[in-house]
Amino acid sequence: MKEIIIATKNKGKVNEFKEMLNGSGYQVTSLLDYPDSVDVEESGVTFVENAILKAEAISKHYRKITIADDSGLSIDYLNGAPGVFSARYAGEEKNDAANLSKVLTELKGVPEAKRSARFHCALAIASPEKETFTVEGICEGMITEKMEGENGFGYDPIFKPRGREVTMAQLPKEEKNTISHRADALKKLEKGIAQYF
Ligand SMILES: O=c1[nH]c(=O)c2ncn([C@@H]3O[C@H](COP(=O)(O)OP(=O)(O)OP(=O)(O)O)[C@@H](O)[C@H]3O)c2[nH]1
Ligand SMILES: [Mg+2]
Repeated sequence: MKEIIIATKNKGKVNEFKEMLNGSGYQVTSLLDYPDSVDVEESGVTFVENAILKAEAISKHYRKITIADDSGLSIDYLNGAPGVFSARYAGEEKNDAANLSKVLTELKGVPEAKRSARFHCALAIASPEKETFTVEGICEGMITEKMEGENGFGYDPIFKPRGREVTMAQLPKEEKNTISHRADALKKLEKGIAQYF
């Protein structure tokens, strides 16, 4: 089977890519299968720049077709923060619980009408032979006042997608994988994957 490396060690992302690409005919691996892989510095100022950095570094290193995901949450009341710093918002150790507590504290007392936010996902596909291609996906919603739900990862327990009455973490995974920023981006990328092989 044709292998695609997803250039991430984030288990939440890996699970979602495996589910969304299930039946696509590609063998989906990740950096969890390549534990001694290089750590790529996310020095870009946009999601797209960071996705390109990660995809190109890993595809060059393993000489394999690679997709990287750079994603995060942008909150209007916080002028777009945490944005590209979403994973490390509360510190270098990338602690999901600490990150979302920080957001809840910063939005304490802020009325519902001012709690709008969106998830972004940039995907870059890279190969040693071809030019890198990128797409972006978005999921609009708002920040809740407390954590609810056990599914998903990251900020999902405090993010209510537009048109839903529950948080992303309360939705079944199949539903998240239909409406998420990652699903939106992958739909735009999917048809283009074949030409990399
Ligand atoms: O609730 C969430 N649902 C999602 O669907 C989602 N997607 C991204 N995020 C958040 O944004 C950071 C990305 O940062 P990020 O793209 O640098 O990833 P990462 O550092 O975890 O792994 P890597 O892919 O870089 O190896 C992650 O840590 C999460 O906090 C999400 N939160
Ligand atoms: Mg990262």
